[in-house]
Amino acid sequence: MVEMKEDVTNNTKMSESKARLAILELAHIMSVPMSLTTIIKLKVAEAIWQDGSNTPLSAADILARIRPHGGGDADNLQRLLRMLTSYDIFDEHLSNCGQRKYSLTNIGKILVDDYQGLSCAYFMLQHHQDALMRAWPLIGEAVEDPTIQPFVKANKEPAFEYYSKRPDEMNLFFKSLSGMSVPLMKDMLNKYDGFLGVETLVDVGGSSGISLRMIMDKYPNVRNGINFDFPDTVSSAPPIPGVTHVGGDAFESVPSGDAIFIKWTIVNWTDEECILVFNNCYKSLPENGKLIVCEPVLPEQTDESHRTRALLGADIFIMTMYKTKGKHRTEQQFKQLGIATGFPHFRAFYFDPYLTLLEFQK
Ligand SMILES: C[S@@+](CC[C@H](N)C(=O)[O-])C[C@H]1O[C@@H](n2cnc3c(N)ncnc32)[C@H](O)[C@@H]1O
Ligand SMILES: O=C(O)c1cccnc1
Repeated sequence: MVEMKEDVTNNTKMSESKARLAILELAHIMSVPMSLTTIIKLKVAEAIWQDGSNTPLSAADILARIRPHGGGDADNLQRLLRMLTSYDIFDEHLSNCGQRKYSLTNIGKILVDDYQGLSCAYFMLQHHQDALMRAWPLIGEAVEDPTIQPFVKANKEPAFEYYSKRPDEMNLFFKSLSGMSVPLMKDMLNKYDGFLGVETLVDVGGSSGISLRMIMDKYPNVRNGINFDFPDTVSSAPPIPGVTHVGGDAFESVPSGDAIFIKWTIVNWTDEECILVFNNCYKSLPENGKLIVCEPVLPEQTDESHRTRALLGADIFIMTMYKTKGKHRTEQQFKQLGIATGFPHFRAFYFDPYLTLLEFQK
């Protein structure tokens, strides 16, 4: 009996120390995005990658590459590299004499620009711009009163208005989403053939039009692409052969096409706004026409997996930056949206851990 009591006390002590450790980790979680954005701004991944060599380098070697005229503190750079190694950005090579060298892991590699000047680094940079950082401390406002938008309170205007008045911000926003979208779209187009037989495809919230370009490259049967977005956004979109950029508001109407595509945009809309847009899509589609949606889909169960954390973390990001009642939704919630707007056929296709294809057919 006594033994058992000691056991319970030991277990409690053990779990309390683990609990404290968890809080200590969370209390300093900010060091992760702040160090990572610093590493990106310093172009450390490019310095190591060197066109594919990925040779392990010491902090001093890296500094010599990113500061060819000298300067900088190798010790402090090594502290960032070491911490980010624990988040699997770098591989650390520790020699017998205690020297540390760093190469890129698979995560580190996707921070290096590709031939189009795109990478996943821009998503990190865009998400930690000063204007967005100003909104984070105001997140509680969304709980107290959801009519108060934290980003608006911090910056006096909604995020998309803020970006569209600042060409550098708008360009970073394009690069942020394109850097994530291009590899993801490639993957999707290899696994999904739902664009076969479509001649005119409308991309609602198509932003720069890069997704349409990729769909049309893979499916030449799509001869007319309509990139539909707010007028301020399409006015800075680049020309793409076969694509017409159309400015407008999907809450009012959506251009007609054989099929409609919406990617990574519904998250920014309230349930009422989703109903408006789905109704407008229904009106613009022919009989049996398809609405092809590609959005984050939340699991029903909450767990501690990277997937669930990435999806729930981004749900809070949307609430804070774009719309307090915009949100990530479950498959069931999407299915209900389709039923409420007259789409009797629904199919979910899990091609990626983050974005899911959802087909709604008339
Ligand atoms: C997060 S971006 C997604 C861009 C692109 N679909 C992608 O996956 O990279 C959302 C886009 O939807 C546009 N958008 C949001 N609400 C809209 C509306 N009511 N009418 C037209 N475009 C809208 C925004 O301007 C923005 O370009
Ligand atoms: O992460 C973003 O910036 C994002 C994602 C979806 C929709 N709007 C913004």
